[in-house]
This record gives sequence, structure tokens and C-alpha cells, in this order.
Amino acid sequence: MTLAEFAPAKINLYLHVTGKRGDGYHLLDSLVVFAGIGDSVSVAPAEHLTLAIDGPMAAGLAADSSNIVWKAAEALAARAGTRAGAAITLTKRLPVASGIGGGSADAAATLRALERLWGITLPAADRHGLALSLGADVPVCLAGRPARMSGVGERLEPVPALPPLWLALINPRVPLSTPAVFKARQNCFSDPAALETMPRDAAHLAALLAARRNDLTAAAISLAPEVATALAGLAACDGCLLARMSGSGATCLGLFASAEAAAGAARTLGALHPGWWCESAPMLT
Ligand SMILES: C[C@@](CO)(OP(=O)(O)O)[C@H](O)COP(=O)(O)OP(=O)(O)OC[C@H]1O[C@@H](n2ccc(N)nc2=O)[C@H](O)[C@@H]1O
Ligand SMILES: Nc1ncnc2c1ncn2[C@@H]1O[C@H](COP(=O)(O)OP(=O)(O)O)[C@@H](O)[C@H]1O
Repeated sequence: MTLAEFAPAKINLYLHVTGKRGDGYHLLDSLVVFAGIGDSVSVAPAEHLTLAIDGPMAAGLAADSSNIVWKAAEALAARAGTRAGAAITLTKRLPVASGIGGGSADAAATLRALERLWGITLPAADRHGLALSLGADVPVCLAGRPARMSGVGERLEPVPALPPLWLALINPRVPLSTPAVFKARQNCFSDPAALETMPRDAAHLAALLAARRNDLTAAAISLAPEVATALAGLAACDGCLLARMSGSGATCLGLFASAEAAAGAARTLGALHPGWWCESAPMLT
């Protein structure tokens, strides 16, 4: 018996840094959605824990206890008090350290898959705490649906229904470390900016988002100037309603009202920048 879970890319449609906690973690306000492109995690019964990694982005990722998939499995086993093992396979399609939460999505998919394999149902608060202990982005990835994320990532609220939307996702293949980007930013803060109106369509959503920002963009560009090139390239594509960086970068997203327009942008930028990761996908609603 093998059980598989999809680990979709996490996209920050806006990301405001609203403050800083005493422990150095930043307070955020973000509209988080998921894309129909991602990694996958499959699990099968086994006596011990093992991890194998395949897929186009597997290179350089260690299949040992430093991998967040392994950490998620160990943390769940400890919390549930089980000594069961599992043979885990991670198929890595998302670029590593790229602002689209690949590791967080993998951790969340691992928790979901192992809960099924091991027959575990944790109380909701324990499950949430376990996810947060793995990373600030893991709770939203575990919830797996569009949400307003605040606090350091622990507060999740439902958002108004979002219209159909397609994304071009462009990564210049420069890994960016999340702590390094937070460290490089100017020490100023934004107001929270929840979406209060239900967007009529993709263009309306883009207009609402245009009044918001990703507050980590300047810091990411200071470390990886290619981010600015990706944003300008996306903005110049036919049908691009908004170009923005996701998370701490370097992946940038273009918002489009059709699958064809998003795919066209990914093709155009892929042809201009061989070696960049240029994909398109629907937003999952
Ligand atoms: C910035 C965001 C936005 O969604 O996305 P990514 O760029 O990672 O995809 C996330 O908050 C990242 O979440 P995640 O990658 O899980 O962060 P963690 O592993 O918990 O923390 C890594 C480091 O990032 C910084 N950090 C993270 C989250 C936060 N709210 N404040 C922070 O200052 C801290 O320096 C921390 O040591
Ligand atoms: N399964 C995993 N996938 C991606 N990165 C992982 C994984 N396990 C551990 N990591 C480490 O986590 C760091 C953050 O990676 P990732 O989650 O892809 O980035 P981001 O937080 O920018 O979206 C990387 O530097 C990588 O070494």
C-alpha cells in the first residue's frame, strides 16, 4: 500500500511585514494561495524510517534527518507516540530555497500522508502546534487552501472567494535564504491589509493586490538582482495583470486571466532566459 500526497507550491499574493517579535521572528500579513504545481510525497509501510528523493529538483537535497520531510515524520511519530516506520519518497519538482515554500509544502504533505498511513488523528491544536514547530509556513501549507496568514504564520483566517486565476512562476535559479532576506531588509513596517472585498474577477483581484506589496522585494533584489529582471520580464508579457515576488524570493509570479496567457508568459521568459525555471499553473481554489 502506497499513499501519495501532493505538496503544492505556496504563493504569497501580498506579503506585508507588520512588526518584529522579541525572538527575531517577523510579524506578517499575507494572502497565501496554492498553485497546481508542486512536489509529491508518497509513503509505504516499513519497519524503519527511510527517505528517497527523486524528481528534477532533487540534486543537492540531502535525504537524511536534515530534510524537513524527515523532521516532519519524526515529529509526528514522537507526538503520536508511535514506533512505526515508513518508506518515504519525495518527488522534488519545485526549486529549493525559492519563496514558494517547497520544504514547508513537503512537510505538510508528509504529515498528511503519515497520518493516513499510521491512522493518527491529533487534536487540532496539537496538529497546528506540530506544524508550526517545523516552520512558520507549515501551518498554512497543512491547511492547504487560500488563507490570510498573520502572526509569524500561526494565525490563519478564511479569505473571500477568489476568482479563477492562472500563474506564471519564474525563478532565476538563484537560491535565496529566508533569514538572509529578512536580515537584508530596511527596518520599517507596513500596516496589515486584509482583502475585505470579494474580487469580481482576476483583473479586480489584481487591482486590489496592486494596492498591496511584498515587503521583502527590495531586500531580495539587493541579494539577487535577477529578481528585478524577472519582475520586469513578467510585467512586459501579454495579459500580465500583476507581477510580484513570492515569499522571500527569488520566485516571481505573474497573474493572468487565462491558462493560455500564463503559459505564453512562461514560454516567452523561458526562451529569453534558458536555465531559468519558468512554469505556469492554475491557482487552486
Ligand atoms: C517568508 C515566508 C512567507 O510565507 O516564505 P518563504 O520565503 O520561506 O517561502 C515564510 O514566512 C517563511 O516561513 P518558513 O520558511 O517556514 O520559515 P522558518 O523556517 O520558520 O524560519 C526561517 C527563518 O526566517 C525568518 N522568519 C521566518 C518567518 C517569520 N515570520 N519571520 C522570520 O523572521 C527567521 O529568520 C527564521 O529563522
Ligand atoms: N524537502 C525540502 N525541500 C526544500 N528544501 C528543504 C527540504 N528540506 C530541507 N530543506 C532546506 O530548507 C531550506 C528552505 O527551502 P524551501 O522550503 O524550498 O524555501 P523557501 O522557504 O524559500 O520557500 C533550503 O535551504 C533547504 O536546504
